[in-house]
Amino acid sequence: MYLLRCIECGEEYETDSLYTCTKCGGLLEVIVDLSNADFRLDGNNITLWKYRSLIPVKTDPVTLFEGGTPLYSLKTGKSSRVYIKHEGLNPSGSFKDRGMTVGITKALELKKRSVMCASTGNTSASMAMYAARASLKAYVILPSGKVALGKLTQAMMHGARVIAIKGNFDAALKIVRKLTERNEIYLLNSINPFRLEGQKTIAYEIVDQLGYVPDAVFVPIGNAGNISAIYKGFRELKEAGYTDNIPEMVGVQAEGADPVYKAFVQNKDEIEPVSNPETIATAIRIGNPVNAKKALQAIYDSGGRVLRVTDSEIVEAQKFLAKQGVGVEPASASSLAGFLKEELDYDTVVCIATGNLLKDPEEIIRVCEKPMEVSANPEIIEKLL
Ligand SMILES: Cc1ncc(COP(=O)(O)O)c(C=O)c1O
Ligand SMILES: N[C@@H](CCOP(=O)(O)O)C(=O)O
Repeated sequence: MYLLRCIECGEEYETDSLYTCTKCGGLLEVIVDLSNADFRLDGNNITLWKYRSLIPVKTDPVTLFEGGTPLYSLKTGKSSRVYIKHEGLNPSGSFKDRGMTVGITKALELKKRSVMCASTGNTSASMAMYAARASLKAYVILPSGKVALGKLTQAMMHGARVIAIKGNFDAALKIVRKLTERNEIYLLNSINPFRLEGQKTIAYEIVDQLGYVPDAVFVPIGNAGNISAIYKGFRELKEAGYTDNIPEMVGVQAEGADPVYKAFVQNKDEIEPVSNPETIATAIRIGNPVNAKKALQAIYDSGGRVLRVTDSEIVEAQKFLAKQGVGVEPASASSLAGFLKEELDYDTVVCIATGNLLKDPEEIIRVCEKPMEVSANPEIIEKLL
């Protein structure tokens, strides 16, 4: 059993059909019955649905075998043990699949025939893929010219109707919220509390894989759902008696899209939206993150912090990871960029790499040395080796 609770006024609802509190407009959180937990954190058979007893679905899930992503150790030259959780190895290439397996299952439970999202790319790629699997119609609204090609092509190929607007992600989300108000089309951005229930399993998996709770978890912040979800996962493990502590949740934002960072340094629990967000990491090019309040709560409650990194620090971290065999898109590298930038004293750190290298080929062409073009002559080529 589970219910929805408003994070602002505490109002509770026994329905699956709400995105926000009807009393005060606040964000909703799913409260699951932790006494139902029936998995062991023994490092075996790790997939998202291993943790089904704490995931609020009533029917068999629509799954493409998401989760169970690798936790790679990383050499950084610092004294901390550093791990990268490579969410780019999910079916559509990002952590969004964890949210979509639950969100699309919920759409079917609610007898919806169509789903919709605003997107900087990954949400749309994932939603389109899972909607196709479930034979649901998918509608995507995105900022024209600002979505990486790998992601756009996924949404197109999986059959979504893609509508590009002259406006940024924040404007697209406003439109989606309006168009889904009447409840015919199911909204699948992270304001949907069920989406975050899938994403919280990142925390479960980290403890399952490591065998203990790390000191800190670094997470890129865009719309601010993932850091909120991961914190909730750690909180539930503690409340259910699996663990004794919660890691510091460290959010990382890009310099040109930093409303959560600014709120944190001013010790506020609300953001001031950034009107023209800009960064090379298009996935986190968001000025008015819808889950900012949840994220700030997670950061303050866990004793964490928010860091800010420049585009060149993001690209450096992306190359640093690539040199150790871990291919990620720019936004994903911001978590490590934050860790590398600061002198922070942790024994064990996990950085979340949120999306795959293949998502944004144009950025790679811009930041890497171009292939050399020569005639097909082995002698000439040998001289270049
Ligand atoms: C690759 C990638 N990293 C990070 C984020 C930010 O996650 P969130 O919006 O949950 O803060 C997103 C999208 O939101 C993303 O696509
Ligand atoms: N980066 C995201 C932005 C939307 O985030 P969501 O988690 O609220 O769906 C994307 O990939 O579109």
